[in-house]
Amino acid sequence: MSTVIKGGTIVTADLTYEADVLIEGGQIIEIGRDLKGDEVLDAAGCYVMPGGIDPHTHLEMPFMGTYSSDDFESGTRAALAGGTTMVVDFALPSPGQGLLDALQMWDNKSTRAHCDYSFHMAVTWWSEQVFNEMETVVRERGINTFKHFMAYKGALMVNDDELFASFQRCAELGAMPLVHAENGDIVADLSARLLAEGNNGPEAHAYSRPPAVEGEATNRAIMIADMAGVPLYVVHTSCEEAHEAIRRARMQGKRVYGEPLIQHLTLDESEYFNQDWDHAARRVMSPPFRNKQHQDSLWAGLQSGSLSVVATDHCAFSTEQKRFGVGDFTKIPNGTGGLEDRMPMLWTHGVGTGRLTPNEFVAVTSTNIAKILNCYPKKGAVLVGADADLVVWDPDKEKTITASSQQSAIDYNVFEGKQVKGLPRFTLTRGRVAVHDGELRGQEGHGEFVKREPNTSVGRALSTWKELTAPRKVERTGIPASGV
Ligand SMILES: NC(=O)NCCC(=O)O
Ligand SMILES: [Zn+2]
Ligand SMILES: [Zn+2]
Repeated sequence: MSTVIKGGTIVTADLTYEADVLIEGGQIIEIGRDLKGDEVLDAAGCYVMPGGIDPHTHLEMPFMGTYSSDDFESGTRAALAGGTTMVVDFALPSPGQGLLDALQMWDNKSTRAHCDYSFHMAVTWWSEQVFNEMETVVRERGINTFKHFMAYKGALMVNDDELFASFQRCAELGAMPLVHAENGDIVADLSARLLAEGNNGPEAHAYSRPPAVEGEATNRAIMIADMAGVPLYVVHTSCEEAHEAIRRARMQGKRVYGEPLIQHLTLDESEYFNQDWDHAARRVMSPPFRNKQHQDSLWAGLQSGSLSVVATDHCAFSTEQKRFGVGDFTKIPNGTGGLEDRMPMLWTHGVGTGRLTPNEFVAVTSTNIAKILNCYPKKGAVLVGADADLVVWDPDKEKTITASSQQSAIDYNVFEGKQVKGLPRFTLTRGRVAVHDGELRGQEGHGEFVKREPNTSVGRALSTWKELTAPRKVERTGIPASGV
């Protein structure tokens, strides 16, 4: 059966034009005028764009003594409702656990996904086993990205020697490291000090993670990646200090990508000063929300190209889970939701305000990350042969975000009460209509794993340059006799 999207305006990262899109077998088979198909989707007045790709989610993630509440079923349902058609989650070995073992666990969880997905592999400890299994992860499992936590001391954090070893291994395998860049030693020290002073509320979470700890770690990771000869992807860039390090590196020719979150772009630190403990704790995440100056810096980064991708870091904990941290902010599970809201919030606050063009919107929600992760143009494109992961975007459709109508399993929404203008009329996942005029028609288990090949052109270019500029022994004649 074929489906035709009729009468819309196609918006890609670099083109805007009027055409119909014909879909069959899960792929785009033709783009042109007056196309016919068995099923017709009316896109009049709408933009037809690549579905969103959220490269940073934690679905059913074991973390801080509990599990994040959205699993691959509710998480990907929420994604589709908001126009996102692919998520990339993190397979997270507990320290001492093998990578392949952890991957098996994530394979099992993801069978319920409504949309396509891929994984990043986390390196949470270092050993010969990890070194060896990285090769299998890349060559056999189709995962070309490895995540490193520079924070969460005593749990997920890895030290500089481990970072350098893992980054070098990534270089050998044609993979790319990702970092959560916060100085975990300093966060641990500041947290202990705040608690000792009786500063135990959710606002102290923000005090324990000032922009300097993020800026320092971002810069350190960039330098380590440069020495290892790998590109680097910095997740949840939240502040000017980290953005500055990324901007400087990019201007020096380093291949570094920064990923602000929709939460950091649109919510600020005043949330932590709310009188209501639950309100503040629900917004505890790392890095914390920042002030308006930092937000302006992130928007400018998206506009100028120094920041590449907008993600969510969707890691949803219920109010009950957040209350583990009453009396001790370090026990509040870190994380917020956002999967359903990323696209409408970014459209409203980006395109709706003139900060982003529609093409830039497509670039930072879909196409850029598809290229960075090496799954373009299968994903992130409106091209013949690409997967029909598409969103038919109605720029006039409005709603007020509220937890009572969301797909996420949790009992609140950090964007509660925000008015958005710009929502999906249809969302298609490999040709299947999962959102039809606001009605959800997803299918549990429809989602497939997306393999991503190593050796991106950027990775190859960097290793060529590294080899060309490697230190070389100076061959000398007439070396004097040793003075000893
Ligand atoms: N970001 C956050 O607070 N929670 C999820 C885990 C992480 O990405 O650090
Ligand atoms: Zn993180
Ligand atoms: Zn995360």
